[in-house]
Amino acid sequence: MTRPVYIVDGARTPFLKARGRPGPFTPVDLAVQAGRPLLVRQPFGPDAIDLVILGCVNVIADEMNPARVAALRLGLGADQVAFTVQINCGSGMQSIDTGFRYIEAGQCDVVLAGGTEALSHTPLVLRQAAVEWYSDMAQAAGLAERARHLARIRADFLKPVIGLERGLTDPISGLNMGQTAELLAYRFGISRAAADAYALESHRRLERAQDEGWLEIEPAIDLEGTVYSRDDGLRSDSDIETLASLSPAFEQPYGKVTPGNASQITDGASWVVLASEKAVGAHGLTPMARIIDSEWSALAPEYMGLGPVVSATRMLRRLDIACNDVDLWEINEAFAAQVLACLAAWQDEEFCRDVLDLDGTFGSIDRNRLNVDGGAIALGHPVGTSGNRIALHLANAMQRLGHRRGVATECIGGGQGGAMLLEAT
Ligand SMILES: CC(=O)CC(=O)SCCNC(=O)CCNC(=O)[C@H](O)C(C)(C)COP(=O)(O)OP(=O)(O)OC[C@H]1O[C@@H](n2cnc3c(N)ncnc32)[C@H](O)[C@@H]1OP(=O)(O)O
Repeated sequence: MTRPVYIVDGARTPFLKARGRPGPFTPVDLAVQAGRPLLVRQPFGPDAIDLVILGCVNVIADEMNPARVAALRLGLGADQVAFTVQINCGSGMQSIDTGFRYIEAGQCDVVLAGGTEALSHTPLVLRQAAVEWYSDMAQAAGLAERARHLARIRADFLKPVIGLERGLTDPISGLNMGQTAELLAYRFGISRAAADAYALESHRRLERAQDEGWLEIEPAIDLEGTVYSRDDGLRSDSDIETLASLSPAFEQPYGKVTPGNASQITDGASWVVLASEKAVGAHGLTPMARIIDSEWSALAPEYMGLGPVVSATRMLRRLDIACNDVDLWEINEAFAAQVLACLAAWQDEEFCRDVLDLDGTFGSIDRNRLNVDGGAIALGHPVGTSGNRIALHLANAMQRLGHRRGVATECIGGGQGGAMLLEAT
């Protein structure tokens, strides 16, 4: 028999916009900044934590297996087992899902599951010709051979192949993530005006959530003593006219995706504490929500933005739950056009029949129940973190609003989707 699994607590750093140079924190720094206050307030000590799982897409060389490095820096002890998971933008949710399955199966009672990403620290990659040149130089026997290789040096050896651009490009279709959103906008007729209006609302909702203190943020402090306490991508000054004036970022001149209606490139980390019923009783924990189920799905890489539709529908059908039976939705805002395309796909008879294998449409999701406190367009999208953040925020918002059932779901580069169902306790 499977055992109930609860999200009992969670915390994240503020999300900090990548501003063209490495930010103040590496991926592990971020995980430590969010993890420390979270652990300090737990009624249990390090010995109670059975497993640490951390999602991270862009790992840096000094922090291989960031989960283990973070666990050690958090003082969890040399005997703390910790591993890192990577499924692009699903990584932060994959960590929760893996912890959920370990607890459900009876192998663990307390799991620390997180996601971290410092997109501003994405490793730069040298072009292949430069790598070969450096290797030849290193192996050169004697001065003459070295001089011969030196004569082969080219100026573009100093120009890296930008890591982030490569990381946000699908290697199979050759499309970058923004171009996949353009494809969806075309397929489902999403207008530029609709995408901009969606983006503006994301900022408005985040601003209200910040003002009301509804977010799970723990301040981060850098080595100079600067304190970061808010998601700094929020643009309170934004308006629909300015958004409409921005040029398309990925497809000139008629593209729908602009810097204003795309998720921002940011750094940030998030953790949740998962506990079994036994751990809840033993440590006197208060569950925020129970994890009921999860689903991973795959589709054509160029349609990766529809991952939420495929994964959430499959999960809900398995459980015989209808669209209207879900009180709250978190769909990661990779792009406004992509979220709007998901909503359109769920109402598109042809798509629902051919792809989702439904008799009618899945249904319409009320915007008042979707991303109620804003999303990645306003606060940013540290890719390995976002799946964790949306699950944590869903649990938090369900509690605040007194809702029973919520789905957190995200699209995943490479053509996949992840979804998780939470219920109030
Ligand atoms: C990977 C997976 O597995 C699945 C996924 O989730 S796919 C999604 C992954 N993430 C991405 O692909 C990232 C998408 N975003 C981007 O690539 C970049 O944000 C982008 C190329 C679209 C824009 O990059 P940028 O030019 O550096 O943006 P940014 O500096 O924020 O904005 C440029 C200008 O637009 C304007 N602007 C942006 N947002 C605005 C707003 N809300 N209101 C008004 N003006 C705005 C401003 O003038 C801004 O310049 P200033 O801030 O200096 O005034």
